[in-house]
Amino acid sequence: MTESRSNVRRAGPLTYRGQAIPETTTDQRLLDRRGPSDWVHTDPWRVMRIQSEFVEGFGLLSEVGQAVSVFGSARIKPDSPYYALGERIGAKLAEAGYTVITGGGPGMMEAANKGAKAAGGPSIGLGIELPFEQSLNEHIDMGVTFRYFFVRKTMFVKYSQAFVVLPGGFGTLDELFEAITLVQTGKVTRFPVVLVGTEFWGGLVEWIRGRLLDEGVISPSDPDLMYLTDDADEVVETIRKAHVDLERRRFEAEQVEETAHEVQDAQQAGNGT
Ligand SMILES: CC(C)=CCNc1ncnc2c1ncn2[C@@H]1O[C@H](COP(=O)(O)O)[C@@H](O)[C@H]1O
Repeated sequence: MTESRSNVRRAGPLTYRGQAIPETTTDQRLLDRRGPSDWVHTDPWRVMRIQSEFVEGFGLLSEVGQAVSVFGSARIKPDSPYYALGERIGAKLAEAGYTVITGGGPGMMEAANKGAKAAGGPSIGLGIELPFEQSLNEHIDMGVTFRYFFVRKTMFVKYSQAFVVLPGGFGTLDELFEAITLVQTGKVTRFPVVLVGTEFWGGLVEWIRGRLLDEGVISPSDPDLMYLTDDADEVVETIRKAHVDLERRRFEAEQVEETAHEVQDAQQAGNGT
C-alpha cells in the first residue's frame, strides 16, 4: 500500500511521518531567513573558508604538469636589470617545458609570468589578498587569489618541483626559508632551490656558510640545499639535472626494494613457508 503524500515527508535521507512532519521544507528554512550574521566571523566558519581555499587551489592546479615556483620582489620595476633577468628565466623555464608559478603580483613575479607567457608556456599566479587593492598581473593564464597565506604556500610546495628565488625582500626571504626548512627537515622530497643574483644573495649565502655553520646551528650539508647563479640557462640546467638525479635515485631505491622482496620470496620458498 502506498502512503498518502501528506502523511510522509522525505528530507534528503530523513523521513518524517504524521505530526513529526515539519511545517516548512529545508530549502524554505535556508532561503526565507537571514538570521544573525556574527557567525561568519567565528573560527568554525573560517575553517570552512580555509577548506574551500584548498578545494579551489587543488582544483585549479591538480592537472598542471611539471612546474617551477618563481619568487621575488613585488617592488622591483620593469626598468631594473633584475626584471629582464626574471623575464628571461620565465621564458627559459617555459621553453624547457616547465609551468611557471608565481605569487601573481607585480615586480619579479610579473617578470617571470611575462617571460613564461611570451614563450608560450603555462603562466600561473597564486595571488594573496592584501590590505590594499591589487589584482593579478596581466601575464597570467590561470590564477587564484587566496585569503590565507598558509593555504597559498601549500600550493607552491605541492605543485612545483623546484623553487627559483629572484632578488626580493621579506616576502621572498620567507618563501626561500620555508622551502629550505621543508627540505632540511625532510618534510618534502629534496627539490632544487636556486637563488638568482650572486651580487644580491652572495652576502646571505656567505653568512649562512660562515656564521650559521661555524656556530653549529645548521648541518655541514645544509648550505648545499641552495644553488647560486646569475645565468638563466644555468637555472634551468640546475633544475633539470636535479630532477634527473632525483629520478635516478627513485629508480635505484625501487630496484633495491624489488631485490629485497625477491630475496625474501626466495627465502620463504626455501623454507617451504
Ligand atoms: C606593490 C606591492 C608591495 C604589492 C604586493 N603584492 C603582492 N602580490 C603577490 N604576492 C606578494 C605580494 N607581496 C609579496 N608577495 C609574496 O612575497 C614575495 C615578495 O615579497 P617581497 O616583495 O620580496 O617582500 C613574492 O614571491 C610573493 O609570493
